[in-house]
Amino acid sequence: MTVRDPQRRAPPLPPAVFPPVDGGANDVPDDAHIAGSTGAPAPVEPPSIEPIAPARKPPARRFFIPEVIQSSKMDCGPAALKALLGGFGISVHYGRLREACRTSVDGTSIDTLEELAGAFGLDARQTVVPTDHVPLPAASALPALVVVKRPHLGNHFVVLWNRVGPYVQVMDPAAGRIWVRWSEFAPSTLKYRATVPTKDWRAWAESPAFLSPLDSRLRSLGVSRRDADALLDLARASEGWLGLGALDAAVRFCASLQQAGIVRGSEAQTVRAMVERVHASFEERFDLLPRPYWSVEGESPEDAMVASTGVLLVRARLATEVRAPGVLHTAEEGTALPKELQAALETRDERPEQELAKLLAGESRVGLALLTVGALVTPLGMICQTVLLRRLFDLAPDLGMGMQRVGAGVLVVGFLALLGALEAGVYAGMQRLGRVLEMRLRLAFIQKIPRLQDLYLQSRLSSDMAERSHMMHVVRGLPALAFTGARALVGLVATVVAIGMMDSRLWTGTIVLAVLSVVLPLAFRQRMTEQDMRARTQLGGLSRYYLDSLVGAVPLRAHGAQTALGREHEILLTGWMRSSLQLLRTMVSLRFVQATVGAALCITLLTLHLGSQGVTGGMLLVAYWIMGLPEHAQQLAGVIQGYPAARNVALRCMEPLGAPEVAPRPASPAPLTEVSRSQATGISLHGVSVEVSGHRLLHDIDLDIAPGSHVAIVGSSGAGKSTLLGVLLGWYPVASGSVRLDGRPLEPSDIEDLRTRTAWVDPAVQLWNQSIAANLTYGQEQVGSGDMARALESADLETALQHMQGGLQTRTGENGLRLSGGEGQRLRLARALLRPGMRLALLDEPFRGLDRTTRRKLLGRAREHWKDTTLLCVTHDVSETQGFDAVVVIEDGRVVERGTPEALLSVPGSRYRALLEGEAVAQGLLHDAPAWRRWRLEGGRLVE
Ligand SMILES: Nc1ncnc2c1ncn2[C@@H]1O[C@H](COP(=O)(O)OP(=O)(O)OP(=O)(O)O)[C@@H](O)[C@H]1O
Repeated sequence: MTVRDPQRRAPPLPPAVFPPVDGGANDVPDDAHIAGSTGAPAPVEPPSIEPIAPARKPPARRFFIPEVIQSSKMDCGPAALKALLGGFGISVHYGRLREACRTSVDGTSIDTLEELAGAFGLDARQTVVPTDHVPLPAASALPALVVVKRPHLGNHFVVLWNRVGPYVQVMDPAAGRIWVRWSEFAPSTLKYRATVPTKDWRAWAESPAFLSPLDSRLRSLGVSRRDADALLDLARASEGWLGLGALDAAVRFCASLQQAGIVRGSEAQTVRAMVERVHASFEERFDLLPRPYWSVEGESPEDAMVASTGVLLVRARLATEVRAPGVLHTAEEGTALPKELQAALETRDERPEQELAKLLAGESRVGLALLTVGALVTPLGMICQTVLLRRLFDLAPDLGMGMQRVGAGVLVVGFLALLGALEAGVYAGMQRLGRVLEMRLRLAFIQKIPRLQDLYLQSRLSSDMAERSHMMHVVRGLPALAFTGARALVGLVATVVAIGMMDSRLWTGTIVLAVLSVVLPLAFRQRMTEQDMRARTQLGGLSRYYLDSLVGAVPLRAHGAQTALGREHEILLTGWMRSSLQLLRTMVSLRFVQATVGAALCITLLTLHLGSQGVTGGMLLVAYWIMGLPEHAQQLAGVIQGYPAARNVALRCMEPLGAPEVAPRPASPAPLTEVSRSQATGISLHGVSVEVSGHRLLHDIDLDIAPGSHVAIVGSSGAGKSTLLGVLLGWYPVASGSVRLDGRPLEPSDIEDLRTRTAWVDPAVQLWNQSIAANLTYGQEQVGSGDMARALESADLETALQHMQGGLQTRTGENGLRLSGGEGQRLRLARALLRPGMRLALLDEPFRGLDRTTRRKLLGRAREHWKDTTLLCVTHDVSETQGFDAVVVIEDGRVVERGTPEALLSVPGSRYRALLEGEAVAQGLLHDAPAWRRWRLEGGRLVE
């Protein structure tokens, strides 16, 4: 049965699938939500275009679903979708997908995920399936995206991939790929209750999607083929929902009695008796078959609507018909994907090996070639060394006493010294190469960060980015790892050849040992890569936790939230510990298997070799080489084990390098020092809507602001005032409509330039843990002392500075922690006032934390300073707005009123007037009522 948003245009449905239903979800999922049933706004409505892309060759479905781990709970939707697509061999770039889920795409909505799966090449259908039908092959419900409930994550998407015996393979973005018993997994699934027309339910219940699993359940009860057919025919003969519904409930009830050992054997008679009794006395149906056993319910047998309960899932198959990828197929036939999703489809996954090779492109080829030859020659040298020593022992009796013996000694020592020098050279070369690689990667990373688009940074945790940078040192070891691997391989091959040449009967045994040394670790490699990535991502989650806890340490203590914090820590730590333990177990298992197999083969080879000859020098040499084989094998295994970790780190560090960049800033004229009114920015918004994570924050905003005018923006909390300023700062790409500045459309390439001529004052502006002077002049090359003094005076900071021992050199602490809230705000204002030539000033609650008199004074000074600049001021102090050229009132993301303050005030019942009157009432109650005693803190003393 398909459950979808009734407000959205539904696709033509196949006959055995439910049409749109009245959702009636009993739970509102948290990080997963059912858009239709929670009343969320309709998602994605991209412009319609012709499908263009050619159909792709259908890839093969994998037995193991790839892991996609995500520590941020908002990303479980995209992570589950990426894994599902990966399981079908469809490649979608995960980074771009996450970024897309910060725009008009709601990655937490099951409707959107269904639609995206369709657009990326799957035949995906949202259905509600009775819980016990889900794992049955007859129901064909798997693979599917499933909503589950998790104690610390709320509702959460996972992929239910396949079933083997009693186990199902689940890809949980919070925990990775797990095998779990269905009986343990089933209780965690979200039970969804949908109200549907009885005729549609009946049509579905008569289809194989319902009848086949029901038949298979009947057979599992031990009911014979003939009896099962008779029961099904009887149920179908009954009109409406009751016949099939009662049979379904009776079978479920009998199965649970059988499981509990209460009844045994074929239950055909019991089931028939139960169904007949339900028909005979409908009112007592729940006494006969308790309610939890029913997957469908109606008020009467003839009820036109029924409530159907089951697991909510999106069932996925490879699309059978020829489809154009990148086109929405489910809801809006043939409409193009939003460009962010198109990017996810078109961007290829990162290949760290290639990228690392590119980083080394500047290195001398001769040097690299020499290093490679040196690394490969040294293991051969070791073989030659043993042969040489061995020959020396043979020749020793024949050598004369004098010069011959000295000459032989010099030859051997010279050879050993050459070999040692070669080893040292190769080692030093590898170390240097590692350092060069790390340094270039760090440089590329650091240079890339400022060029990353806002969307990228908004969709990543800062702690995650910090962890990537922190772990970059691992990349330094990659060249050494590669050379160690190559040397171990050459050493292994050379030893096998040497042994084979000495004793031809050992060829097979040594080759088997060598092949196993390579194949065994390779067989474990995929598993170790995934387990390492899982542990690493969970470590990233832990870093985020530590960072957040440190930043919020004071309020956490103040609110006594240590226990809750400890619990979260425990959950994260347990997850990480489990993943790390799994990885360790895999590594130890591999070592164990390899050591056991290696030892067994070595003993066999030695026995074979020693048994055939007496003790000779050559025999000892072969024995020495045989015993050295496991050593080479262990080295190789170590490299294959260490590689996933190093590759994962490299992959995470390289991921931002390929991300889209901000558009390059076109050459702009030299910044102005003074702005005249005609040079100020004129703003024109027409039909502007903004969507974040699929939720519409601004709706059809129409606004014209003349250059140099001062506009106040008011409205209740959460109305969308800051979002409107965010559009002008370029943070929110508009979903529809147009933004024009000075008559020209605002293009992504204009945003950097716009920001250089915009003064922004907001409590969110970061204060650096540096001196006040450094904070004031941040981002400016030269600031005159006169300008500095004027800015300090305008922002009323002079008196505050007099009380600070260090004066302008006083450090502000982390984000201004050592300043009072009001001082911090004044510092932010002074910083903005110091920037010359600003054509636009955006003030968002600029004086939060200051008293009313100071607020008025500072606002007056700011307006005087930017008198010819276009100024937009978001404020909750409505009375302050009366002197502005215009006022805009925003409610629920819409402009509900705009005009001069006088004009708005003159309209009885206007929103603006109501806000002003409400403020006056609150003011009277709080400040002017005689009942209050008035205390003031002056210089740290309380005075009345
Ligand atoms: N990055 C975001 N992702 C999702 N929703 C957001 C995001 N930023 C803001 N919102 C939501 O958009 C709505 C408008 O927020 P906005 O900050 O613009 O309100 P505001 O009018 O400035 O409120 P206040 O006066 O409290 O500052 C809020 O409901 C908020 O939860």
